[in-house]
Formats: sequence, C-alpha cells, structure tokens
Amino acid sequence: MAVTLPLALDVEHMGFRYPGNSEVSFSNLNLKITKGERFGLFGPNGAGKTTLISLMTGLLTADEGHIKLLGHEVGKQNSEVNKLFGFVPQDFSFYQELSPVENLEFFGAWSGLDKPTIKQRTDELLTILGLDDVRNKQVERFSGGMKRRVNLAIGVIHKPQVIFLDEPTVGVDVQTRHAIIDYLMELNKSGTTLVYTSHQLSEAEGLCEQVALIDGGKIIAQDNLDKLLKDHKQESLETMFLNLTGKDIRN
Ligand SMILES: Nc1ncnc2c1ncn2[C@@H]1O[C@H](COP(=O)(O)OP(=O)(O)OP(=O)(O)O)[C@@H](O)[C@H]1O
Repeated sequence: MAVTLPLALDVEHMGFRYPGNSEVSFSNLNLKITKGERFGLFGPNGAGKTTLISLMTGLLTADEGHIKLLGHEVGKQNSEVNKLFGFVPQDFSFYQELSPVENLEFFGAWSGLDKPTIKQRTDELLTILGLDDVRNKQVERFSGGMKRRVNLAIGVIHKPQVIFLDEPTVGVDVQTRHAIIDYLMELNKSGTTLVYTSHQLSEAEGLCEQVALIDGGKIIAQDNLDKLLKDHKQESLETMFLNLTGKDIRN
C-alpha cells in the first residue's frame, strides 16, 4: 500500500496570468512538496520561479485551482497561514535606515512574537549569521553579503515550518554562501521544509534533494535529483538544465 506523506505545499490545477502579459502564464499546474523536503525550483530568466513563489506565499492570487500550505489555503488573508511560513525574497525587504536589531524587532512583532522571544531570537540569529558585531549599525552601510544575512534572519525569526528562499545567496562571497547554506541545512535537519530557487546550480546540487525545472510557466521535469540525473543520463544539474531548457538566452 502506498504511503501518503504529509505535504508542505500542494498546488492543484493552478492557473495564473499577469493582467496584460500573455508571455508567461500557468495553466493547470500541479506541484506537491513533501513536509521536511529540501526542494529546488530552477529555470531560465523569466521562467516563472518568482511568480510561482509569490503565488505559493499569497503575494499573488491564482486565477484558478488551489494552493495549500500545510493544509491551509493560501491567499485568503489568513494571518494564521502567514505565521507558518517565512519568505526570504530576492530583493531586500528590510529598512535600510534601521539596524539589524531594529529590523528584527519590527519584523518579529509583525510576525506576532512577544518581546522576550524577539530578543532571544535576535541574539541567536545575529550570532549564527556573524552579525553580532554590527547589531546596532545602520544596515544601509553594510556590504551585499551582510545585507543577504539580515534578509535571511528576518525571514526566519518566527521559526517558520516552511521557508521560501528566492536566490538567497546571490552576490555573496564564499564564506557567506557557506554560512547561509550551513544554516539552511541545520534548519532542515530540525524539520523545516525549504523551497529554494537559484541560478547557482552547483550550490543547489548540494542543498536540494527534490528539484523541479520550470520553463515558460510549465514544469518540464520534477523528481528526486539523483533519479532525474540518472534518468536523463546527466552528470550535473547544470548540464541537465541546459539539455532540457536549451542554450537560447532568455529575457
Ligand atoms: N508584475 C508583473 N506584471 C507583468 N508581468 C510580470 C510581472 N512580474 C513578472 N512578470 C513576467 O512574468 C514572467 C516570469 O517572471 P519571473 O520573475 O517569475 O521569472 P523568474 O523565473 O523568477 O526569472 P529570473 O530568473 O530572471 O528571476 C516574465 O516574463 C516577467 O516579465
């Protein structure tokens, strides 16, 4: 008898189109992400990765079908669902004029945390992410790598069960990349589901166990990474990616 694993995300027959933009749309898209998985969503520029993450987090609303996060329908202004996930967007989402501590105070309170919990999580995260020395300095003057780490801390302050990460290591040095990936692996070991996009495919190979390739709003391959590589007779995610999506440059 097949065992049904609990789902973190269940996208069923989902349809979406940006008003006035006919280039990329989703039609009858189905995608299941199991709880506790490290899931990677990959595709060329403009494939629809950020759009799909925006739909899965309720920032955009699907025109058709359903998107369920841990069994709850997203996009219904449901503040309880919002507490279940964290979002680390590609574009920085913090207040540049505030310090890391002030940003975490603000976003922690916004997530419904009380003051002692915010303080405890702030101390913990700033230490783990190597930002303790600059905890009270204005974020505006930080390097790109430091800003990425602040962005990550904000997305995880409320210990979400599912974390969406849209290119969380873009523009960072090797040390910061390792710090971020190691921390994500730690979170996953304690049961957190990761939904990650990146163009750093060698990094992704180390992080993701399940992957989906998306192009033109369609999922063109999805499975366990090792199985996909074996099935497509490819040695790396990058060669498989080129093989399946072609070499044409996208806009
Ligand atoms: N607000 C918007 N209104 C209309 N079209 C949009 C909007 N945002 C994105 N698009 C279009 O939707 C398509 C998919 O964009 P999306 O940002 O989801 O792709 P992506 O896979 O994340 O790309 P990248 O790898 O470059 O970040 C693109 O054609 C883009 O121009």
